[in-house]
Amino acid sequence: MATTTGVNSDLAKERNNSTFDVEELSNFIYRGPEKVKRRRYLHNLATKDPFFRKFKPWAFQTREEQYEICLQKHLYINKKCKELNLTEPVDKFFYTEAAAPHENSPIGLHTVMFIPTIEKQGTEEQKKRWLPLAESLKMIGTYAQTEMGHGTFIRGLETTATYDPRTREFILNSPTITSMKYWPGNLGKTTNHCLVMAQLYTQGKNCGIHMFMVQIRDLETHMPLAGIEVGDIGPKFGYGTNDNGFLRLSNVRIPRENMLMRYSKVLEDGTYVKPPNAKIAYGSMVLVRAAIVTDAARALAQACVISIRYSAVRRQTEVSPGGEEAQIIDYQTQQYRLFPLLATSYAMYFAGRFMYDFYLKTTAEIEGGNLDSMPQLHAISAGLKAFSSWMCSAGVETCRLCCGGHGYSHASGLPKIYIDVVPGCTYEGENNVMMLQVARFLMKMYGKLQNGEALPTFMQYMSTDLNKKSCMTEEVALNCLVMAYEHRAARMIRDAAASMEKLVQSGKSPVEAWNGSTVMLTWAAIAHCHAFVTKLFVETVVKSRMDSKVQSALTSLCKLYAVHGIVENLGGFIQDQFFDSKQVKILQKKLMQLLAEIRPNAVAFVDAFDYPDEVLQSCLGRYDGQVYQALYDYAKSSPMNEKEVLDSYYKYIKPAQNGKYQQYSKL
Ligand SMILES: CCCCCCCCCCCCCCCCCCCCCCCCCC(=O)SCCNC(=O)CCNC(=O)[C@H](O)C(C)(C)COP(=O)(O)OP(=O)(O)OC[C@H]1O[C@@H](n2cnc3c(N)ncnc32)[C@H](O)[C@@H]1OP(=O)(O)O
Ligand SMILES: Cc1cc2nc3c(=O)[nH]c(=O)nc-3n(C[C@H](O)[C@H](O)[C@H](O)COP(=O)(O)OP(=O)(O)OC[C@H]3O[C@@H](n4cnc5c(N)ncnc54)[C@H](O)[C@@H]3O)c2cc1C
Repeated sequence: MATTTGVNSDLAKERNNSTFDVEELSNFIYRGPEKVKRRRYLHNLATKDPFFRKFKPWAFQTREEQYEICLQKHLYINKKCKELNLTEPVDKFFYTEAAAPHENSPIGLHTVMFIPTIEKQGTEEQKKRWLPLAESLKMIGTYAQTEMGHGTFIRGLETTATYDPRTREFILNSPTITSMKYWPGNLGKTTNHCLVMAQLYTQGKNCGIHMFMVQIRDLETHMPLAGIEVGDIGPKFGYGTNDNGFLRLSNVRIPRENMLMRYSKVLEDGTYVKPPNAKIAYGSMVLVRAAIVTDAARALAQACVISIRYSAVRRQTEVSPGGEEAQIIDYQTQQYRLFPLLATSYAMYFAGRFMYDFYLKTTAEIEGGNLDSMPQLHAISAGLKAFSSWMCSAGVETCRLCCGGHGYSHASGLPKIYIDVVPGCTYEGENNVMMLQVARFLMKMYGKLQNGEALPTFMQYMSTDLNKKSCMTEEVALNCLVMAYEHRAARMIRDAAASMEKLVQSGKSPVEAWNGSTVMLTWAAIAHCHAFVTKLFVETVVKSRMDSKVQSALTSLCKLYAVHGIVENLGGFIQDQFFDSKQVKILQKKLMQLLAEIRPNAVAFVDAFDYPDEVLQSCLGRYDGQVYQALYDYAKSSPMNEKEVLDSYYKYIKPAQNGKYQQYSKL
């Protein structure tokens, strides 16, 4: 029988049985005890602040309330960050994730894209002019790139910015219905400015897409300015807190100084000055792609906390007649669905950590004028963004399904996490399109390999001998696992290149050959990302300094990640007999062993993520495991239960019971 106070006894037992100290693992995940302390301090500041607790729960809010409440929270977060002098992005991230968990900010684009774009693409003069206004929220902006007709193919955007040398102004227009800006976050009702991506025309020539600062609303009345039609695009799959918007521009004039001119320029007479690399204008997308990796990892980690704690508490079905019902975490099928996701959440956290460091290092180089690493940064950020958002979104949904019926309720907290993470597969570059960008990079690397040119370190695996067979033995060594992933990726890259070559030889143009090979190219890109993430996980557990018990447990988890990935994608690993059937059996057996090995540590692994209940907002994922009382309280708090008998009973049910349906005939 489940108790209703204190920590649920099953969960308490789980915590006693783990083989390592949870605090040591938290220290490792968050890069040291000081950082864990800091993170807890920031979480506490938010969770203990009565301001955030005064609102009704998100799932009980109407769309308009979701927007309004979330806006209040984020303006308060903004104020508190200033008061508390939280200037580091990591500090703001932790404070915000606890203050408004998975509630997408109505001023989020202002912080995540508008300000960074000014910082990175603006001249010193523009930064001086706009940044103080943006910091004080006098100017609230967004990143308005996507149009109704084009999100992916940004060179095909239709919005025009035509330079008029007589007045030294740009004239902005949305010439067609499809050219209307559509989707930008916060655009509909919140922002008074936006950075508009538009085709630049000067001296009668099209110079490609560039960014322009456009004021769209009056700073006092907030009414749209002349030539501006703007509004909210309506309800979506999620993101109810966010006023994604539409925008139509009709002969809107802005001064020449409103084009972001750090790299490209239009001189007073209309002369166009090219940037050192045209793709430098895509920098803000790269920043957000890099951030999405950690964001996706966090979503899956939280879903794992909820579903694994719940699986330890939930009992269902007598295993032997008349015996005790088993904890559902003891069913091998439950373990098979959840533990690889637990491993994936760690893999993605480490990938997110890597991505963040790599982004900072490479952008510092770019700022210093060295653009050599831009293609690598683009390929890695596009690949990890797509791979992580795919894996984590699908993983969150599996976690939800693993919670049975209660997973379908908002009480579980899981639907909210899902609808927050899944647009990451679409925004900032649709995932298939991002994988094709990775593939384009891989084909270039393959060309270099063929020409005997040097490859960057992370691509050197491509020169592996594809006739070699796996070194896998009963021990299932980590290095053999990494080699398997690299072998598969190298072969798929070669196969995709061969497919294109064959099509060209048959008389197709390079473009047709590319289009005829995009499925194989995508397979290659995914295999490459899988190998990259696996290797990173392995290197993290093998090379980092950490407590030995933590290292041993994390090594099992890492092995599970790698073995599970092979077993689930077996075709790609045995296509060229890299593994023989004996080795396949070894891997399958190892997978089952690893599930059993991880079982005693499952709860400890999720506890180590150290998410307070206030952040999880889940009746099922509570630290104390008192899920049933929480579900009951949740149900009772539903606004549907405020009245014992609803008005609809008198209006509709009662008349229907009496055979009266007049109210319908009125329509
Ligand atoms: C443990 C950890 C602790 C934790 C700690 C925590 C720390 C935390 C830290 C703090 C973090 C904060 C967290 C906050 C969370 C936030 C997350 C969520 C935010 C939500 C906001 C949501 C906002 C959503 C906003 C939006 O959605 S905004 C709109 C986004 N829209 C798109 O993304 C369009 C996609 N489309 C394209 O990007 C292009 O269209 C296209 C396909 C590339 C073709 O581009 P095209 O110009 O046609 O080029 P190609 O011809 O294909 O290629 C020509 C040549 O250019 C090359 N090249 C293309 N690109 C690039 C590029 N970049 N760079 C370099 N090169 C490039 C290509 O490689 C090729 O090279 P080559 O092969 O010739 O050498
Ligand atoms: C919640 C949310 C927030 C957003 N916020 C912003 C924002 O703040 N600012 C902004 O500017 N935009 C924003 N967007 C828009 C977003 O960036 C685009 O939706 C995204 O880039 C995808 O473009 P699309 O919608 O045109 O999809 P499409 O390109 O039309 O994709 C449809 C399908 O076509 C396929 N496809 C398209 N091109 C190719 C190709 N070349 N090769 C193979 N397949 C292809 C795709 O894979 C996909 O399956 C947001 C979107 C969402 C959902």
